[in-house]
Amino acid sequence: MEAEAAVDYLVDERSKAQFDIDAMKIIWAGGKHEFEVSDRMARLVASDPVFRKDNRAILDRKELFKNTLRKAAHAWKRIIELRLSEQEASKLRFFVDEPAYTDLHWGMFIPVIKGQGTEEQRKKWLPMAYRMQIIGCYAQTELGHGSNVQGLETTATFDPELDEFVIHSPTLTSSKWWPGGLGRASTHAVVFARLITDGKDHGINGFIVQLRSLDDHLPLPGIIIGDIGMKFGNGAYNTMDNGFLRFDHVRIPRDQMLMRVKQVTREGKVVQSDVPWQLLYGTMVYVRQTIVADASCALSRAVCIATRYSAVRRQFGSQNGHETQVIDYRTQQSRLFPLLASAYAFRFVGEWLKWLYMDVTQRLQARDFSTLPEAHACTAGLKSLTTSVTADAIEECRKLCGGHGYLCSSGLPELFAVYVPACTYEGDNIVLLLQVARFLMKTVSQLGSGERPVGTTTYLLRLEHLLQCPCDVQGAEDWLKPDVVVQLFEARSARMTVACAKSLSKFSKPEDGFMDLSADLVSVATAHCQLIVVSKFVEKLQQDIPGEGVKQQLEALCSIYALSLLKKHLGDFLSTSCITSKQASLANDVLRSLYSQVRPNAIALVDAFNYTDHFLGSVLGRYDGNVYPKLYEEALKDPLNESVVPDGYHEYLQPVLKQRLRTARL
Ligand SMILES: CC/C=C\C/C=C\C/C=C\C/C=C\C/C=C\C/C=C\CCCCC(=O)SCCNC(=O)CCNC(=O)[C@H](O)C(C)(C)COP(=O)(O)OP(=O)(O)OC[C@H]1O[C@@H](n2cnc3c(N)ncnc32)[C@H](O)[C@@H]1OP(=O)(O)O
Ligand SMILES: Cc1cc2nc3c(=O)[nH]c(=O)nc-3n(C[C@H](O)[C@H](O)[C@H](O)COP(=O)(O)OP(=O)(O)OC[C@H]3O[C@@H](n4cnc5c(N)ncnc54)[C@H](O)[C@@H]3O)c2cc1C
Repeated sequence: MEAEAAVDYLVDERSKAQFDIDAMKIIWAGGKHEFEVSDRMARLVASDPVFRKDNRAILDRKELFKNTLRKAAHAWKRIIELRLSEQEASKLRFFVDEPAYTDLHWGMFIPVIKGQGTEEQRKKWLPMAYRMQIIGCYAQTELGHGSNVQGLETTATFDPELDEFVIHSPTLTSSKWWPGGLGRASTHAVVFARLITDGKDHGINGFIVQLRSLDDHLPLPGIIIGDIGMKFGNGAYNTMDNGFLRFDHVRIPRDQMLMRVKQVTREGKVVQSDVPWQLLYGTMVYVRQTIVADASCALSRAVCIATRYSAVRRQFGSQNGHETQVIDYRTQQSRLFPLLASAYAFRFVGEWLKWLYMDVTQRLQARDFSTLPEAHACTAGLKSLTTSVTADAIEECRKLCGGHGYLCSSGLPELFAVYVPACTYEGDNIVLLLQVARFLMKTVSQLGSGERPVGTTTYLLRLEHLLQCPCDVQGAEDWLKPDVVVQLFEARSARMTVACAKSLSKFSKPEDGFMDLSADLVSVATAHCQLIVVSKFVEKLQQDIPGEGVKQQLEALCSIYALSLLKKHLGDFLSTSCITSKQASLANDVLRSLYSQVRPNAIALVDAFNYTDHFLGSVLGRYDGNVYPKLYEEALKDPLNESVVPDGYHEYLQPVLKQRLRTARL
């Protein structure tokens, strides 16, 4: 009875939607074609029993890893059989939804050769990698050095006699440590090492190194390699073989040094090409950009689960003879709807960042390097902002689901465990925000010298105005005006930037100032990145948005995103005198009415993500809302329920119970 009521309940919820959900699905997917590919690949994966994933939390590490190898091999077989395009194949891997060595092979090994190899090197290595005749990983981080790339210790010493490099790990701390896919699967790696020629250290560069035999997968001579061990959570990221790697004077031919940025001649002379040396960090820029796009996927997934469950779950009160749906509590809405809004906001900023990355790549090909610093700041800052928010949001969604959110069958614990390292990998989030702050300080300091800020920092050209402009809000409805909100976020960021720049200027050595003020610099960088997200959402709404009611829903979400940030960071806005407390109070009133506006559309807004139940992997987030019978079914599947009397009863429970009986009799 109860189960059916839940099913009917979501149908009823869906009937309340005030917008064209099919049109919203296309907006979310990024276009008709993208929607069609994504939908087809999601269904393909969901209908294939090899891709089942409901047993991950109970498999031991070896079974788990073997199962991942099996899925990756099956995915590759399907990609070949169905002649899938690159876009389709990447979507298929995404919906398989299991971290695997293939993420690093396609996500970093191939991009690093593409970005840092010469034409000749690309021709030699990429076809083998595309056909998966070799499997590669990205071996940069060491046991003692992660964030500080310039501090890496592994050496690549040129031997002019044999025209080879000798790759060596001189200390324990120089052991490569963390690279995904390295531990068990990879045959090759791009290894980052110090380039040494003629006794001179020329800094860091990438080298292609074969690690394992292509015949029997055994490590090649001089290579010590293994997995670094279990990571946070059951299942979760333990499907990935993050590895360690030590080199004992391993020799590779000279032409396996990636030579787009620097070259070493036959004589051992180092030649710097005319591209900026920072291109050595280019693969990180590429991956940070994909991580931003991925944040909206992880966030929307958690929000979809929490929203559907909040509509099914009832506690206290009375609503047509039932208890109240928890989604109708204002507190639930004020925690959930800003996360729903953030999912859409991150989707759009991710789309924009993809464009920015393509733009900078094209410019680099045409030898225009002018936008590289901004691309670095945007990818670093947005990677940091979106992953931190998403990791916190997944945990908040777990709490929004009450006790059942803590069950593995809710899907949330695994999603959290898989997602949280995103705050660390590809650059620790604080280290990356400090890069943004450094970029902002440099931009402000150059304003007087005629250097024009570009792209996302163009607002700093209006610095004088932004430093003193009052906020244009007179009545509550003014908070719904996009230009008012964008200018407010610009003013906050500009004022915080200038205040920090002034404090910095008091230090005789800038490095000392950066150390002392680093916590404030992180806040400045955060304010700037939030401005980017808000303004990209607003820009998206200026485009043609087809579909009945779609634009209105997105406008409401955009306002929720901005105003909930304002509420969260009220201290910033008040202390910089960007708004008055009266205006803050009006913003709060507007937020409440926006929540009421979103409430009837909430289920449809998460349906627009178009996630299959297979991908969601959550009993609480099921499309049909049939939560309780399925929770019960999942509980019965637990290995502990395989026998009525538990294993160990005779050895450990019965003696204790008998002991108690004897004591009771005394
Ligand atoms: C249930 C299962 C569910 C599902 C999940 C399934 C799958 C997940 C799938 C998908 C994700 C999607 C795709 C991604 C693919 C794979 C991802 C998967 C796994 C993650 C892998 C993670 C891999 C790694 O972590 S690799 C290692 C990364 N390491 C780092 O990021 C190191 C960070 N450190 C640095 O970047 C640098 O050291 C530094 C920037 C902090 C400092 O550098 P440095 O000391 O050289 O210099 P500075 O003085 O600060 O800077 C000098 C100038 O250079 C400028 N600069 C710096 N960096 C760059 C850059 N990148 N580009 C351009 N310019 C740069 C800087 O601004 C300075 O300029 P200035 O003008 O002189 O001021
Ligand atoms: C799941 C996972 C997968 C990974 N995959 C790969 C891979 O495929 N290939 C690869 O090469 N690497 C990989 N890594 C390594 C990853 O890139 C590094 O862990 C990351 O860059 C952070 O470096 P770290 O571990 O040295 O952290 P640390 O720099 O040691 O950070 C420790 C603390 O110090 C703080 N800190 C550090 N420097 C500063 C500073 N200048 N100012 C203020 N605070 C600072 C940080 O904020 C943090 O709180 C992976 C890591 C994880 C967790």
